[in-house]
Amino acid sequence: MERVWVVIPAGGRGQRFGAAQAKQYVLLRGRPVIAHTLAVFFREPRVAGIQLVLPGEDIATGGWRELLGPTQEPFLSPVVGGARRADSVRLGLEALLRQGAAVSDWVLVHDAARPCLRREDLLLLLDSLADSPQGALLAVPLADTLKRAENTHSVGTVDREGLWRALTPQAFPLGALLAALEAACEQNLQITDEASAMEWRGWRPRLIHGHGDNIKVTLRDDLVLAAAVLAARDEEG
Ligand SMILES: Nc1ccn([C@@H]2O[C@H](COP(=O)(O)OP(=O)(O)OP(=O)(O)O)[C@@H](O)[C@H]2O)c(=O)n1
Ligand SMILES: C[C@](O)(CO)[C@H](O)COP(=O)(O)O
Repeated sequence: MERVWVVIPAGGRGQRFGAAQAKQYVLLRGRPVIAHTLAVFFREPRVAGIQLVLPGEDIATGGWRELLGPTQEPFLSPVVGGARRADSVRLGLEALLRQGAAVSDWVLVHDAARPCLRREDLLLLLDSLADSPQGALLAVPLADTLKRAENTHSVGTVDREGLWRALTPQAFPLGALLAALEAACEQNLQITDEASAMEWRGWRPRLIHGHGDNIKVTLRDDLVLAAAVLAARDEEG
């Protein structure tokens, strides 16, 4: 029986966010962004282990220990990330293999910078795996009218039919994902998510319709949005 592992790439610096500290450590409703991100996985019994991928200096200081849940159980020793997100994920997958995961196991890759993943969406993705031999990812269909720009002038409207916004987690068999990322990194391809590496290898991952409030904290305004999303959820109970 395949197990399910989680890799949390948190090795970025958050250039676009532009804070003194990496955005995954910025406080969101009193706790670091990444603490919110991890919480949903702590509560999921189908998760065999969580592999954090961190900036090197963070591992040295040991500050990541404060992110642990009540038991340290699902945590594996964190590893240092790489220059690009794809490198960090690759390093996380290699660490999982060293720590007992099998190539046939499933791995869910979820951005540290996405603190608003709903438990129901995580369960939807996990439930879909049995019928997703080519992998699966949370995504939402595009809802806005899209413009093509030339020098900040609109020169056309792009047909949005069939266009989706890729979210995370993205789920693939560990061995196949690692091979795809290794090959893609080797060729210096622009790989922004796991699905793009797998598509390049001819896979057709399933799009699982998630909620658009699973936002990534990329710019400063996103932190305000994330706080509002979490506050509304608290109010709903
Ligand atoms: N070399 C990298 C780059 C990114 N990430 C992680 O991948 C996720 C999504 O990436 P992104 O939003 O692009 O984060 P940053 O690279 O930190 O942001 P920026 O591109 O603005 O610098 C984040 O959790 C980030 O920490 C990573 O682990 N290793
Ligand atoms: C995986 C991802 O979150 C897909 O939306 C990815 O991190 C996006 O990276 P981007 O460069 O911020 O689009």
